[in-house]
Amino acid sequence: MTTAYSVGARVFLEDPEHGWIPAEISSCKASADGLTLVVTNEGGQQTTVTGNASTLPPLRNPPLLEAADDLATLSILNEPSILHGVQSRYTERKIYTFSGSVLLAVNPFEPVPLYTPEIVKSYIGRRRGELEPHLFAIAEDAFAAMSLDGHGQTIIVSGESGAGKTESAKLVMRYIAAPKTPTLNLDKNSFIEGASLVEQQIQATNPILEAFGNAKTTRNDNSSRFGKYIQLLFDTNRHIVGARVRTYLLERSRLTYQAQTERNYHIFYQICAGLRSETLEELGLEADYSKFHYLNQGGFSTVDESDRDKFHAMQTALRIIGIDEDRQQSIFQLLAALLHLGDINVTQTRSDAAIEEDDPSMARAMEFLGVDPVNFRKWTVKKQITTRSEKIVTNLTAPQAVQVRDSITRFVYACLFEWLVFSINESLAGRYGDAATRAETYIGVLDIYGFEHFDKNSFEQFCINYANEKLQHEFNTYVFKLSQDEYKAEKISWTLIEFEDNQSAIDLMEGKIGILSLLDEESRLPLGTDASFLQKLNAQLDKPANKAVYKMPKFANSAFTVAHYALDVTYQVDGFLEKNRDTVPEEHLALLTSSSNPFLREVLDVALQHREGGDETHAADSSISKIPDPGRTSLVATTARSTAVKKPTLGSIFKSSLGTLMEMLRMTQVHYIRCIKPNQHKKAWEFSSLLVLAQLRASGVLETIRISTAGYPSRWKFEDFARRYHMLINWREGPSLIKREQYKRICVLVLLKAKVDKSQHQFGETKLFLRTGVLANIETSRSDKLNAVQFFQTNFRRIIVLRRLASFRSTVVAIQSRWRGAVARRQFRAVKEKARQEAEAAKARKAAKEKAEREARRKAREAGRKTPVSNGTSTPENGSPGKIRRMFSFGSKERSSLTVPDISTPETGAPVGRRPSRLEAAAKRLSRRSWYEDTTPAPAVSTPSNRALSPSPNNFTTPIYDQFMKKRPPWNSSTNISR
Ligand SMILES: Nc1ncnc2c1ncn2[C@@H]1O[C@H](COP(=O)(O)OP(=O)(O)OP(=O)(O)O)[C@@H](O)[C@H]1O
Repeated sequence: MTTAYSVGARVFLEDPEHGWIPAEISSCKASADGLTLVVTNEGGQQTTVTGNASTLPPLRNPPLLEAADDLATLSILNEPSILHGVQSRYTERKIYTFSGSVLLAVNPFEPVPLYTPEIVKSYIGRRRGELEPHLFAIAEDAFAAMSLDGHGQTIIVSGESGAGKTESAKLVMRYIAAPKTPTLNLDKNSFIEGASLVEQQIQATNPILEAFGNAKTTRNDNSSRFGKYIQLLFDTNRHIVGARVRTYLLERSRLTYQAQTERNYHIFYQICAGLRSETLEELGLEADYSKFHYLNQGGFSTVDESDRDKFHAMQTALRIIGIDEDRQQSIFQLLAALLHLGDINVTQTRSDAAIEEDDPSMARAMEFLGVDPVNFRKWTVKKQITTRSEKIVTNLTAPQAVQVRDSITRFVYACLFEWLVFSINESLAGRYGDAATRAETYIGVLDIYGFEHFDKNSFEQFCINYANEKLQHEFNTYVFKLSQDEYKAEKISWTLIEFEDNQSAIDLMEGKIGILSLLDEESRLPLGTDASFLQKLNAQLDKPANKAVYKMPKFANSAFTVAHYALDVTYQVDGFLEKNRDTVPEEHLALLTSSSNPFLREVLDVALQHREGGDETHAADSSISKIPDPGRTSLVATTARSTAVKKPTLGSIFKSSLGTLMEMLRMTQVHYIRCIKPNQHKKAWEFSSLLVLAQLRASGVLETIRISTAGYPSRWKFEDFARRYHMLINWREGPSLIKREQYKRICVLVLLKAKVDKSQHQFGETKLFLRTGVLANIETSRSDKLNAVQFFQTNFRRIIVLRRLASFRSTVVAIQSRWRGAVARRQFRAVKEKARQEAEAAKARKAAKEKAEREARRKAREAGRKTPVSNGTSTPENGSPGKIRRMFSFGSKERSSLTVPDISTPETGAPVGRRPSRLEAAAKRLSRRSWYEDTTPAPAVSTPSNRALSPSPNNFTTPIYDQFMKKRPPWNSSTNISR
């Protein structure tokens, strides 16, 4: 690949602030160490680098390919190219990009007009690649694949918190569940108009699960604190018959503790904002929730108006799934009880914890929970240890008593959440999941938390990252398999591509002697502590075999590090054991399960039944259902039903539900949506390269590229390749081969012309496979040729146009001069004719006068010579015939001094009521006329009254001819035309 490094080649330089910045090679010299390049970045800064293909700056794709809507079509597949491709598209407001089979979705952080009914319709029945990358394209793909052979489909939506998973998952579900009718309404908070009850119920799950399972965090104002898999069930006609929801690992610590600027679950704030004041009073609540310890730790005190609206939307959703007003009231009562629990005042008396007998919060909480306050108080400040021979009761310290109090809150809420999910499922799929027995096939949407890495990482992060390791493993296998399957189908010879998978990290976490099993072991020991757990980890796992994945941090003695596929994460062990046990003391559990509140009993019953495999009681149903269940295990870890059986811990429950999920994923065809958060400030259209790069790494997108580049990343259908690159071969041969559809022949000729080595390509049955970088060279040749052709075409066209212009201009000039000549001649003829007529008239008048004189003389003679005889010469006023002759004689020097006779009255100079002469009319016409290039207003019309035609000897030329000369175009000039 070093050959690709030449002057003018585009590369990327690593940059601490932006990740990668574009640059160009300005000089390139071969040296003993490889190549020495001088690289100039866009700011004009120069850097010198020496090395070989693996150490030189990564190459950049030709401009044409850079913002490709499928990154897999990039010829040069490297980290900066992928990043640059995503960034270029995002800058153009294109938030979706394909990366092979995966859709990358970059969060716009503001509403975008991409989900209108028209756009929904445009994706229906269309294959991927026909339209712009979109969530709907993935949803349509899944629907089409399911419709084709009934195979189950799963769409996995992943990404870090705030990347847009939940929004994307909702849109995908709306697309799949939406009736494909013109009345479709995808408005964010409304249910689909014209949708069936099942479809409405599916949509109703969102506000409920969001209220109970989402919270405001620093990273996202509406962060889902659990994973969920929603399975849409279809009958043979591909109509939705029901759905079911499975949830994973609800974050419980949030119920009793929130970090600064974070909140508890939305539902608590919603009830304070939305319940009527009488109900609030009944429940001992207030709209100002800041007095509750469980709600005020994040520093929020003002009521968020949107909570009220969301509360009403959530109530409507509860009604849609069949939870009536009474039930709702019971739910709110339970929630109020939990808030009061948090306000129970636990004090310290020397070394023991104490609670006042008449603590008002305890009284309220116990009233709503239906639990005896005396026993509750006793078992909150005391602990009972059962040995083989006796039961020992000891006092707890205040912090320990607070722990007990908080564990009850977490436990009851987790059970309530479980009960809600159960109720949703009953509504979506029937009493015992009947819909699953009627369904033929399904599409599942998995909205699961992305990889997490904070300054302080705890048990929750460990579980989340464990889930991501498992999903990444599936993803690698999927991408790898996809590549290999294509090679097989195309019958090309290939060697197994080696790639390092993350199995060793998974083994470290879930293996027999892995972190989770060691944690369980320690959690079950009555005297087990976080410190002893860490000791065990180090003793068992800090071995050469685990060197690559397990590390003991140098400067922390209460932490361990796991090298995840995305990056190394250090976990603080504090609280691991307690969170994993997630227990309530058995005495408390007994109190709760024997509560006088029937609703609480029902909630616990449902949650604990699930934990014990309650669903399996409907084994008959599951055996006749064709639909695999993505997870049946409860979220709730604690039970008092059987102390003989090992208590399941949260870690073990999570591990088993993930196992079920993975099994199900392997049975389905998967589709991936990777959501990307472009910046930390939730700002619209801001792109932080380093943040995105980290996510591309963590989501495995870059890893898939590594797998792809190990083989033949560019795959082109013969026809597509031939049509694009035939211009590189002989200009006559190319089009004729295209006409004869000899596409493969063109591919061969193009590769020969581009001197592509045999090891760099392979011909499959229908596709041409190219190794990384080959296509970039071919594409560069294509754009060079296109540039040359364009240069030639531009100049050739210019010459043709200039020639046409010259010929057009001379034609116009000729026409103009002829026309002007004709006009002038016509005017002159008119003037000449007029002068002749005037002369003749004068002659006639003179003759008549002479005749009259002669007659007079004759009469005088006859009358005896009474009248004096004339001398026979004419007066100067009358004008002699000689002068008239001279005036009209055009050969003489007075040729142009033709006088137009004065036709005005002698006194006023005004015309005597007569029609204007032809000469005047011609002058008038002339003066009105404007030549095509003359835009000045026409001069005032010359009339006898203003004496435009003055009686001067030269007035034939003065008014008319001057006007004419002024108005004529510059005959020899071509300024107008050449413009
Ligand atoms: N397609 C989109 N159009 C407009 N805004 C969006 C879109 N997707 C996400 N957002 C915005 O980003 C916010 C966060 O999205 P979302 O809640 O889906 O993130 P998430 O990945 O599910 O986060 P978490 O893991 O914390 O639940 C949304 O509240 C919304 O404001």
